[in-house]
Amino acid sequence: MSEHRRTNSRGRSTVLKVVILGDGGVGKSCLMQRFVTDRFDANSFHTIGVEFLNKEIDLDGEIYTLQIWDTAGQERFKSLRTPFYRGSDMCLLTFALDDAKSFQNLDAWRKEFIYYADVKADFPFMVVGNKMDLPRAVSTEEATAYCNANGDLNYTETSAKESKGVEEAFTSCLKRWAAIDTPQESLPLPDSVQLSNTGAHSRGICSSGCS
Ligand SMILES: Nc1nc2c(ncn2[C@@H]2O[C@H](COP(=O)(O)OP(=O)(O)OP(=O)(O)O)[C@@H](O)[C@H]2O)c(=O)[nH]1
Repeated sequence: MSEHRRTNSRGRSTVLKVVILGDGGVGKSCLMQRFVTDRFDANSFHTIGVEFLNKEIDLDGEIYTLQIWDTAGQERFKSLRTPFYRGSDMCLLTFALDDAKSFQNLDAWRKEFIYYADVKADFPFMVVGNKMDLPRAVSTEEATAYCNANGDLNYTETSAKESKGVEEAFTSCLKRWAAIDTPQESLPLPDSVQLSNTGAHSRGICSSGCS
């Protein structure tokens, strides 16, 4: 695909792969849809496999194409989603602010991603607490403490439903990516990855672009 050869003035790619991870039902598909199409689906179903959408974004006068990969959060789809982690430029680790379990599972998601993506030490993760429009089960302080304790991860809160903080989440992650200048050491691979089982109903297929 010729698009993948597009580079900026520093010779870095301007087509960037962004993977969204997190428990089933935390709002990954809705975040992607809100960011790309500015729509919200109150009846969004569980994703099976992966789906992606492209969105162009201007950062300091440079146009980047974010290729956003929405993954299936349910444990039973692990074998379908993990092959798509490799080659990622950024990762949104997502939980729902009204769901403490989804927050507890964040670290397993981070480890799963590191294990299958084999990313560098300074890899740009963005931790996203979604559903800020609902009553909270997780405080900003708890989430920030997790981020500080795990390599100074960026943290932000969003509501895909009310269109709050969504564009900022993606833009901040892109800024962090842009700030990384040099090749870094790979992160050590975790020994194992274990997610608690999540979610119930399902929809979807591995959609366009899943080559
Ligand atoms: N109140 C509220 N509901 C949301 C928000 N974002 C998503 N939802 C709802 O949460 C449910 C799950 O959203 P999805 O985007 O399908 O969740 P997902 O993380 O993609 O789920 P999987 O595909 O199973 O991994 C849907 O009913 C959405 O309408 C939000 O910001 N606020």
